[in-house]
Parts: sequence; structure tokens; C-alpha cells
Amino acid sequence: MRIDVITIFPGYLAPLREALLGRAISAGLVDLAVHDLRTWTRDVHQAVDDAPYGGGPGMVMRPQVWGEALDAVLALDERPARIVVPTPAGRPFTQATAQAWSGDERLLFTCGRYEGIDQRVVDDARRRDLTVDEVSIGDYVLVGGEVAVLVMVEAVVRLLPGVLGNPASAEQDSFSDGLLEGPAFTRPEVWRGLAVPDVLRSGNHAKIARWRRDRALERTAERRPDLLAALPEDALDDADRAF
Ligand SMILES: NCc1ccc(-c2ccccc2)nc1
Repeated sequence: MRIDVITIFPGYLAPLREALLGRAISAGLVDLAVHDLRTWTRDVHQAVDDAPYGGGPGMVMRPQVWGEALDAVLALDERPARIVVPTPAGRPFTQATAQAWSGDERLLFTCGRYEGIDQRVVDDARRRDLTVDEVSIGDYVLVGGEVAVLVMVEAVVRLLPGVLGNPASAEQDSFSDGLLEGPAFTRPEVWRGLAVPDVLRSGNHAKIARWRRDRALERTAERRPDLLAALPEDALDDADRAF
């Protein structure tokens, strides 16, 4: 997978070259290119924003600079790219989104700042039959899209074959079966007077699986009843319902 990121703060994307993601890049599973938007400015001040038409607070990112940046970065590789625009006004980014995008050959992230990017940049790309997804990673407003890109790249790249040491952990993620993950424990058996639940040390794998499922159902019902309500009809078996 090739990943391009366009931003006025390239340094914000440095964490992508650390740890697991850094190893995926070194292993050639991911090609990452970060581009400074100011490369495509033409004025001495390298201006990337301007006052919003219609008035209002803040500034909007200029379409000319973004249009040239997108054209140039798209042309760097012939593979079709999904253009991703992080924005508080986007469709929700979920594990299902990450799963879908993990099959893409190329992702191109555009990091807005200020009050966002002139809408015509997205409109122009879409009318050229480019895939453009405006997505939100949650209902809060950041100062720019860079942090959202870190989140989305991690969620997608960890799903690529060969990235995670143990692929099973991606299958047993929270959300992969529609429920939150239950509590996890490791040694010591007792820590500050708190013992690991006996069932987890019983060696009885059926009982352990049942206990873990019950804890996941309990936690989901308590913290995310919306996820429980969204489960498909056949997702819960009789034992689940008995819980
Ligand atoms: N939903 C997460 C998210 C994504 C992007 C932004 C943002 C804020 C200001 C300017 C440009 C993007 N805020 C929140």
C-alpha cells in the first residue's frame, strides 16, 4: 500500500515512522510519502489560507494551492488513490472503514487546518471521478487533520497482511465481533491483593470462552448500548441472551 499525506506540518506525521508502522515501512509493506503543502504556493509569503466568503471567524485553505498539490501528488504514482479528507463534518470512520480501506492500493490524506479546505477542492476531485471520502474520527474538533491521519493510518496499516505478528489479534479486536473487548490479565496471579479470575487459570477453554464473552457483553451493555442494539439478529446465541 502506498500512503501519501499532504500537510503544512510534515513533522506531525513523524510518529508514523516509529514502532510497528515504522517496521511495516521498512519491510516494504507500506510506502509512506509526506508532502509539505507550501511546496505548491507561488507567493513570497507562501500563503495557504484566506478569509472565508460570507464572513465568519477563522480562515479557509485556498483552493489553488490544494488543487496543484493534489494533482502533483496523484501524478507520482499511477495506482488509483482514495483521497481522504479528515473533517469534523465527515462520515464516521469506524473499524469497518479501516477494514475496507486496508484493501486499497493507495490512500492520499489531505490535512486541513483553520476552518478547513475550500469545498471546491473536493468538488473538483469528485467531478474528475476521483474517490474522495470526507471522514470524522469522532465528535470533537481538532486544530487540524494531522492527528486524525495518525489514527486512521494506524487503524488501517495494522490490518495489512504481515504487519501484525499475530493476525488472530486483529480478528479478536474490539468491534470485530461487534462487541467491546472484555478485561485482560497477565502475571502475577495476585497483584496488590487483586487476584486473576479463577476461570482464566482453569485450563477449561469452553468455560474461558464463555466467561470472556459474558464480560464483553456486560461491558458493551454498560458502556456502548448502541453497539448492542446494532448487532445483527443472529449475532447473539441463546447463551448470550441468557447472560
Ligand atoms: N473528527 C476529527 C477531526 C478531524 C479534523 C478536524 C479539523 C479541525 C480543524 C481544521 C481541519 C480539520 N477536526 C476534527
